[in-house]
Amino acid sequence: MAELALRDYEASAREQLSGPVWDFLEGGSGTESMLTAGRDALDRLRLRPRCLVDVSACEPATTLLGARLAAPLGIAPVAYHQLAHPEGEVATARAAGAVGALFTVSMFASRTIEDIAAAATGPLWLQLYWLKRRESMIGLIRRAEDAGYRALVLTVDAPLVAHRPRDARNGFAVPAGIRAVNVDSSVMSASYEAEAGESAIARHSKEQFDPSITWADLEWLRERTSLPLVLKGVLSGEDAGRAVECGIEGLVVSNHGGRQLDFALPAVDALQEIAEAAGGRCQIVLDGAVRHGADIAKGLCLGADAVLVGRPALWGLAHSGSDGVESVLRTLLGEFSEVMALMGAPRVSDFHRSGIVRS
Ligand SMILES: Cc1cc2nc3c(=O)[nH]c(=O)nc-3n(C[C@H](O)[C@H](O)[C@H](O)COP(=O)(O)O)c2cc1C
Ligand SMILES: CCCCC(=O)C(=O)O
Repeated sequence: MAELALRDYEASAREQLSGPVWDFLEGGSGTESMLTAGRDALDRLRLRPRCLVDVSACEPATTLLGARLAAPLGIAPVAYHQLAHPEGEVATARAAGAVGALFTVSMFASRTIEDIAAAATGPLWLQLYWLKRRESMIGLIRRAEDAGYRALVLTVDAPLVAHRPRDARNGFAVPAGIRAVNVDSSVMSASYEAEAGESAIARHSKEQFDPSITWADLEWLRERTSLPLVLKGVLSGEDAGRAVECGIEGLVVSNHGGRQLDFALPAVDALQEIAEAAGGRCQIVLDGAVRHGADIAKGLCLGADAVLVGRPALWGLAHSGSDGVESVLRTLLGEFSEVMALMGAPRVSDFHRSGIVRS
């Protein structure tokens, strides 16, 4: 089979998925201003190589929260992988394991976290939204601990799901047969249907998310798990400093792929400030519009320990299940290996601020 680029997977997914599912996957919030802004921000960054470095043996492997990865690369939490393929997250986990990438499983996964863990050969993190019913959240955390998940990722940029015009227009409902099987069915009640111009996704958050939580509540969570805690959706140095003071082990610098606060700054533009505020006291992960191996290098130069891809994994899944996800990840990994050689940066620790210029 001819080598496919990520945009070929995107085009294929667009053909295969129904209009409303495609819009849910691809769409953004509000004016959708951020769908291009995130990519533009990465494109404005230019790499500055060093020469005459021995790059005969580049080593993209790294460690993230104690887990060995083949490269500083992982999959961001994305709800309902079965929208893209019947095997859903189980196929994604198999692919991530084959490549040695991290897989962050969404709280709104469509396969059980135990089935996903059984298929995984690489590290898994579990993403959580803070539910009004705290006991449901704790039940899930216990299961994640038992199933061998390595960290909990609390998403903090979504006290509510933002207005997403495509989903509202389509009256997006979660198709029958695809369910958030890890969330108590009593909690999910009937919110798989759209209602009064509100998508099912917006209803999930309105009915279940607790928008009142603050920094003070993190202590409550900390006392209930031995797993490292990661906050996802941090965009300011002040919040990064606060997180470190609270003993948080990792941050995902993210604007939720342009799906939450409209006109939020691109994650990559917040990265350096956040990495400096964290000062090496917690791990830093970047997501949003990562589409090339060079984007991994850009993230590392600005202080990230790893980067995640969201939509591209689902494009691969829609194209050809586990094989498609694996191929998307291998493409990024291959590109990153080439960038390492051409940057004169044979190890992940060789990427520094001086390796990047804003044009
Ligand atoms: C369809 C879809 C569903 C998502 N679901 C979740 C989720 O359940 N939890 C979460 O924290 N982030 C979720 N995100 C945000 C991603 O984790 C990530 O921040 C974003 O997709 C990264 O940008 P990218 O898609 O451009 O790579 C979702 C994103 C998409 C596109
Ligand atoms: C309630 C599920 C939210 C999924 C999500 O975070 C997204 O669609 O961006």
